[in-house]
Amino acid sequence: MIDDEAVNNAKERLRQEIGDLTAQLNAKKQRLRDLEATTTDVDDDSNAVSPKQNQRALTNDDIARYSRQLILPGFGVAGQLKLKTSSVLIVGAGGLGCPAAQYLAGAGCGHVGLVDYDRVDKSNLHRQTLHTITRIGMDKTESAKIALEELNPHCRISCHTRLLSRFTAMHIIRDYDVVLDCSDNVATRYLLNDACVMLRKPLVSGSALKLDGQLTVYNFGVTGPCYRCIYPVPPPPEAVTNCGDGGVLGAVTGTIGSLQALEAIKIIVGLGDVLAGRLLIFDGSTLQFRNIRIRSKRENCHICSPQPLITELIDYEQFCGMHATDKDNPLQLLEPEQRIDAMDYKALQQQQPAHLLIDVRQPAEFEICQLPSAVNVPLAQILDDSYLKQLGSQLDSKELPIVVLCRRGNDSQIAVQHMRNRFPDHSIRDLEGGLHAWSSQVDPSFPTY
Ligand SMILES: Nc1ncnc2c1ncn2[C@@H]1O[C@H](COP(=O)(O)OP(=O)(O)OP(=O)(O)O)[C@@H](O)[C@H]1O
Ligand SMILES: [Zn+2]
Repeated sequence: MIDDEAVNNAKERLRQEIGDLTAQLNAKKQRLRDLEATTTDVDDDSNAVSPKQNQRALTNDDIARYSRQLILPGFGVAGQLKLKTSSVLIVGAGGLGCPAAQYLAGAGCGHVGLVDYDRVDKSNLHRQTLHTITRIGMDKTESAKIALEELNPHCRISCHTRLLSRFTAMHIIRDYDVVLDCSDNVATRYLLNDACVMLRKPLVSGSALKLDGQLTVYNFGVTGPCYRCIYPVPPPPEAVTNCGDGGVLGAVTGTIGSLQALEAIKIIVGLGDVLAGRLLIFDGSTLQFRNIRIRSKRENCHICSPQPLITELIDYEQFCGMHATDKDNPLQLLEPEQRIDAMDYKALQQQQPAHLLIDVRQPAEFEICQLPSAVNVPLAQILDDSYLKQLGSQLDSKELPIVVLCRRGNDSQIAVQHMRNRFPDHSIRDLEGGLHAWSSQVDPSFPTY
């Protein structure tokens, strides 16, 4: 076990070193490209144009590379040149951000900025198509930059490897023409909306969960509503599910991310009808795309009306009652004596084999992996009391200590709190940190997801 831990630590250290070295290498490559652009009149495809002209003319390489879109009516050389001098900021280099960035860089957008604080994880690879197995542990921004530069070295990629917050947002967004919301949380959606309204940037907003997706464009044109016009108040935290908890198919995030790139290209080039004041709803299970009209600007919107109440960015995590990151936000509902840690639970298994272990995850998750003696009772069945009636009669007949577990130890605390109200004299505890803690502290061969 100690050996496994040492090997895992060494692997993690190496991944971090590789990530840091790659970031340094990319910075040097960028510096070299910048120098080459200012010191030579000849670009790397031997087309004799100066850097200034370079921005305003298509090179032979451009013509060959973009030929299939150049011949599109309404796009043409003028459209390609607009793309070449445009800049797009993509917030989130995950399931939506990867395909969006891929199509924007591929289409010849001159400058793509990537914002993400996170690192590549194995569970990202099924949908975050720019990342690879060899780049696990690397900053997502750097990993995406490597893939995008291989695809199109003429697209400048800027990495903003940090959390977009009220302190960093204005400074970063200011330099870009269009912003893509490819994030996965409500706090970031309000932050991006408010910053984009203040800076007058169109915001192409996408979301995907399970087999469903949504897309719309905020702050576009004179009548185009903003996110707050549609959602003046945030949803209650318990009504929000993320991909980590609800699951998502890569082909669904791929669909919505690609459409975000399409809307950004249309905005830049001035092509077609931009999806402002309308919401696209994608149902992957029936493959239906519905396009519904949403309200236009709200006259008394707190941010985009002529007399806004909000004139500077606020604390969005507090406003939404939710974090902007899904990392390390363990719930703290229970007192220490109402919890049992993984090592103590292992000891309890040996000392007191007669106990009840309740796993409150969804059946689909229980099927992936489970502790041998666990019974599966999903959280909903605990909270609606349907299971507790049956448990009550079981508890009347004998004194059974109960341990409740889930994946990371959040839902299990909610379940324990509810059960303790029903059975206050009984020993009911939560397995602290859930199966993740079991895997890291007791049994490294136990799978994590
Ligand atoms: N405020 C923010 N600043 C920077 N990056 C953000 C912010 N909010 C969200 N993100 C990033 O947006 C991306 C959203 O993508 P996605 O939900 O596909 O990935 P994930 O968080 O890795 O998924 P999972 O929930 O499966 O762990 C993530 O990479 C996340 O780090
Ligand atoms: Zn508004």
